[in-house]
Parts: sequence; structure tokens; C-alpha cells
Amino acid sequence: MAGHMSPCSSSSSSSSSAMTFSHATSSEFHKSLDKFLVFPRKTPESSWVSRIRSRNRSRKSFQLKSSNEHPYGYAGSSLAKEHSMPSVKESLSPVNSESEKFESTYSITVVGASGDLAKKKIFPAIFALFYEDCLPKNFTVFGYARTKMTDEDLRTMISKTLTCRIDKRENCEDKMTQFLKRCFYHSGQYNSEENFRELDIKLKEKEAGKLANRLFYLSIPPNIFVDVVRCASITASSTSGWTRVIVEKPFGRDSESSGELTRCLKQYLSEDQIFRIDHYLGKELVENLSVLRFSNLVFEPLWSRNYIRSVQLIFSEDFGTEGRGGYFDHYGIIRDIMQNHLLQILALFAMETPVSLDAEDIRNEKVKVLRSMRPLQLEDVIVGQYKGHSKGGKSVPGYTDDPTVPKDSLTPTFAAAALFVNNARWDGVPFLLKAGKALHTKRAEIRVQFRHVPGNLYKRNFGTDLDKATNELVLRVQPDEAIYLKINNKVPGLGMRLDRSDLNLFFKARYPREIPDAYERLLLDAIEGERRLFIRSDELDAAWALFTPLLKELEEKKIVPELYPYGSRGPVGAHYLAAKHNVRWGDVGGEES
Ligand SMILES: NC(=O)C1=CN([C@@H]2O[C@H](COP(=O)(O)OP(=O)(O)OC[C@H]3O[C@@H](n4cnc5c(N)ncnc54)[C@H](OP(=O)(O)O)[C@@H]3O)[C@@H](O)[C@H]2O)C=CC1
Ligand SMILES: O=C1O[C@H](COP(=O)(O)O)[C@@H](O)[C@H](O)[C@H]1O
Repeated sequence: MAGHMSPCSSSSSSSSSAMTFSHATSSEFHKSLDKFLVFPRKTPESSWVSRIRSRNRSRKSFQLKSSNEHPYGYAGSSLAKEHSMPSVKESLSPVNSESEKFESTYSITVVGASGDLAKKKIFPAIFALFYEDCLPKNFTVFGYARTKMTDEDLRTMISKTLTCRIDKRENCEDKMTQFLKRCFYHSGQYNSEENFRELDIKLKEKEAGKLANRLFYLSIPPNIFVDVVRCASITASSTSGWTRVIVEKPFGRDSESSGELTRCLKQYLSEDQIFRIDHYLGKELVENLSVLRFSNLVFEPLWSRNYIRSVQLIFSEDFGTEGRGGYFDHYGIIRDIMQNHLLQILALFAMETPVSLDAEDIRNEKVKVLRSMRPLQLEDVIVGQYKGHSKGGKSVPGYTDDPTVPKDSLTPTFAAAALFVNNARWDGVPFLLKAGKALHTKRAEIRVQFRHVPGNLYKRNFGTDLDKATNELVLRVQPDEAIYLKINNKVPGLGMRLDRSDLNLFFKARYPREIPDAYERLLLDAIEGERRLFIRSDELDAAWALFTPLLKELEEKKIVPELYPYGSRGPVGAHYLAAKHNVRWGDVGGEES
């Protein structure tokens, strides 16, 4: 079955359990560095580090920044701290031959390189980082998959999906050619130590004896995650620098399978080597959420049950599961979008002010939110499934028309849920989550509906619909990123008529440049060792604890989803759910701008 977790014991090798990916500690690192050092490491002015550093100071160079805005490779970075090693920025400088051999190299191996995500997102993101001069000087990209391909075939394949920033485009062809020269391919099985050993040999060739940092991106179905981690850990982990692994979702399909996956991965990796990606955390507007809240005095005092009436997190796509029905049917929309992307945004939205912007401080606060929530009950949720229809001679397929989906599938392609954070700040405030495929629009947004103005002097000027008079703050995550606040104002003229308008920060108008894709930010963070936007295992456990009982009940009771037409606004049940909590969805009824 697609997505069925392989137990850790699927390993063909018994020697594996004691092995872990190299996670060089500072002392291990120094031991390996000592092999090369010919002068005292801590002689400040004579050391190669300070020489490179001073060259950097005078160099007109870019400053690479990770998602917490620390310059990439800055002195306090975890990478630099972990290994007391030259920062990435240092290794970007042109160096003389003496220092060259102490430089770091970075390799990114995309496992599942022949797949959809790799082509669509990962290779283009790596290229975009290269195009923006965000990658270190010594980097190599490897594709790994079973498909037989040469290096040239891989280059041809990925060249089709690379694009330069629309607002730049200088040297586009040139940059692509340079980038493709750094891309290589190795064909192998996912459970073959031998094949990963061959990869290791190729990686070492490129590393040329320099300090090696290796990032593996698992862009493969989840049933082979553990095989890959086992084989790579035994035969292809770095022995001098760090080894990190980006793991794509799904991280299990319930608490048990997720726990089992984590347990298996941890046989080979330490927690801080595992980068569980949720690409919504890399989206510009999701990053902006905390900035908006914590750096503007006008919002934080309102951020509680005292002023907020409901919070709505909405995801919709205007296409179905086309091509991914096989995968999707095993998961459904709740696991695909709600339990991860929307819940992560909720946790960021509702968390208390973290002690600092450090990954652990932020993730600690997010976990507290998740643990303050009551697991979802069946009555808090409605589920739907899209059906096909024909209109004007054009027909669109229903979910179960997909040949890879069973005809009698009850898998939801739409869900709406009401969640509550049972703490002092949010007691009684419904957090309404809605996610659906094959709806009328493609959109993701965060809507904050404020309470009515008590004793509003102007209530008559609105007629009877007080809902219209409330303020609403909208963060449109995509498309056309925007932050706008719906306010009430007077219509100009001699009368006293009130109107609702938007104070609008439209990103395209304010910042007329392309916004980096989420995968760019996240890849850069993984290289830098910045974990803030990746999911920690206790966060994951808490997220599954909220959804697992509901998912089991839906499956055991064979709850039939409400059908909705492809391209519609989804099942009406979603409106009843909102009404039950005395609110309206902000994205319906001509209020969408
Ligand atoms: N595609 C997307 O938009 C998104 C995907 N993801 C996640 O990213 C990961 C990769 O996704 P995607 O690229 O779509 O996946 P694919 O189905 O395209 O698989 C990636 C590669 O894995 C290999 N593969 C596929 N099925 C199997 C199998 N049953 N056994 C062994 N190898 C297999 C194939 O390579 P080969 O045959 O050459 O070995 C394939 O090219 C998945 O975990 C997915 O859930 C997450 C978010 C979005
Ligand atoms: O994780 C997933 O996300 C995509 C939507 O991502 P977006 O960045 O294009 O909004 C979704 O289509 C897919 O089903 C899901 O697995």
C-alpha cells in the first residue's frame, strides 16, 4: 500500500543498528581537522580563519541570510558553533592554496531525483539559490534514484524546469550552464548499501579531501525513507563535517506510524540531523505573521480572546488530485494539508511571545499551543469529496473517476474543522480550518475576525448586519501576497454613510520583485543548520495527537463525505459548522478581495 511505513527492521543488514550518520561533534571535528593543521589553531592573527575573515571584510560580497536573518555562516551560527569551523561565508572567499585544503564542501543529494517534487521544486530552488549567489563556493548537487540516467540526462531533465528571477535575468543562460556543471547523477536502489557506497565514492571525488558537509533530501515515498536513511548512514555519511537529512511529508499517517517512523529514523540520526520539512513554514507571508504581530504595537495587544472573535485558516486549490490520486487516497485532505500546513500556521499564530528567535524557543512555544488543544471530535468536523460534472460541453472528473482511486473511496478531498486552544489567551475562540481540492479558486489565507465594537455609535449606519461592521485582518499567503485590514470609514459627502474599506499592503506593489519560493528558504536554512522552520519530533507528536482519534473514527465509522461539484465553493456543511460557532467564513459572500 502506498505510504505504508517500512519497519526499521526492513533493513537487510544487521550491522546497521549501531551506525549513525556522522554528526561530528566539535572534538571529532577537531580531530579530523588536526590531520591537516600545520599551525596552532588558535593563534588569532596567523590563523587561516582570520586571514580569510579579513579578506572577506574588504571584499564586496553578498551577505547570505538564513530565515532568522542571521547572516549565513555568522559567528554565532549553529554550524559554526557545532564545529568551531570556518563559516560558510569564509569558505566562499577566494583562498590561497594553503587555506584551500581546509575549506568546506557542501553536497546536496536529492534522493528521488526523477520524481515530481524534485523536478518541480527542489532542483529549481537549488538553482535559484545559486543564481542569487547564496550557495557556498564549493557545492555539488547529486541526483539519486533507480531510473537509469547519465549526468547529462539529469542535466537535460532539470534544465527544463530551471528559471531565472523574472526581475533579474542577467546572465541567465550563463548561470544555468555553470549550475548544471555542478549537477551529477547516480542510479541506485533505495535499499542498497552497495549503491550508496558508490555514491559515497563519487561524493568524495568532488569533495577532493576538503571538509565535507552532506545534505540528503528525501524526495521519495515515505515507505522507503528508513531504507534510504539506513543505507546512506552506513555508507554515505560524511566523516568530517555534518550530515543532515531533509524529510518530506507525510511523517506517518497517525500517532503510531509517525512515532514508529521517528523511532526508526533515530536509529540512524540524531534529532538535530532530521529536518522535517513543512513547506508552508517557508512561505513569505507565514514568516511575516510573527513579524506583523511582534514588531507592531497595534496588533499584539489585540491578539487574544478579548478582541478576536475567530481565526480562520483557509487553503483551497482549483484543481483535483490529478496524477496524485494513488498517494492522496491513502492520506486524504486532513493529513495532506490540515494536520501539517494549517496546524503549523495555527501554532505560530497562537503562540506566546518566545524568549528569542532561536529555533528551540519558538518551537517550545508552538508545542505549548498544540498541547493546549483538545483533540478534534467528530462533531467539530465536516468532510467532503468532489464529484465530476459537465457544463457547456466541458466535463470535469470527480475524485473517484481517477483510475488510481477506488470507486467507493470515502477519502475526503475537503474538510472544515473547528479547533480550540484551551489557554488563558484563547479560551472560547474558534480556530476554523478549511482545506479543499477542486474548489473555485486557488488560495491560502489567514483571516482574523475581530469582535464587534461595544456600543458602536454608528451601528445604525450599517443597517442590521453587524458582521459587516467588524474589523478583519487578512494575510493572503498566496497568490498575490498581501496583508490587509478591513476597516470602517465614512463615505465622503454630506451624509453619514459608513463603508468598509481595506488598508492594503500588496506585496507586488510595495516590493516589485519576485518572492523566493518556500523551498529556497528552507533549503538554505537546512544548509545553515537553522531549524526554526522545521518540525521537531515533539511538535509532530502533539500534532498527531490532535488528529489521530478523529481520523480513526472517520475511518472506522465509514463517514460518507458530502459531495460537492468540482470547481464549487465546497460542501454547505462548512457553513453550518461556522454558524454553530456563531461566525461566518470570511472568504465567501463577495468579501474576498
Ligand atoms: N509532488 C508534490 O507536489 C509533493 C510531494 N511531497 C512529498 O515529497 C515526496 C516526493 O514526492 P513526489 O516527487 O511527488 O513523488 P514521486 O511519486 O514522483 O516519487 C519520487 C521518486 O521516487 C521513486 N519512487 C516512486 N514510487 C516508488 C516506490 N513505490 N518504490 C520505490 N521508489 C519509488 C521514483 O524514482 P525511481 O523510480 O527513479 O527510483 C520517483 O521518481 C513524497 O514523500 C511526497 O509525499 C510533498 C509535498 C508536495
Ligand atoms: O503539501 C502539499 O502542498 C501542495 C500545495 O502546495 P502549494 O505550495 O502549491 O500551495 C498540495 O497541492 C499537495 O496536495 C500537498 O501534498
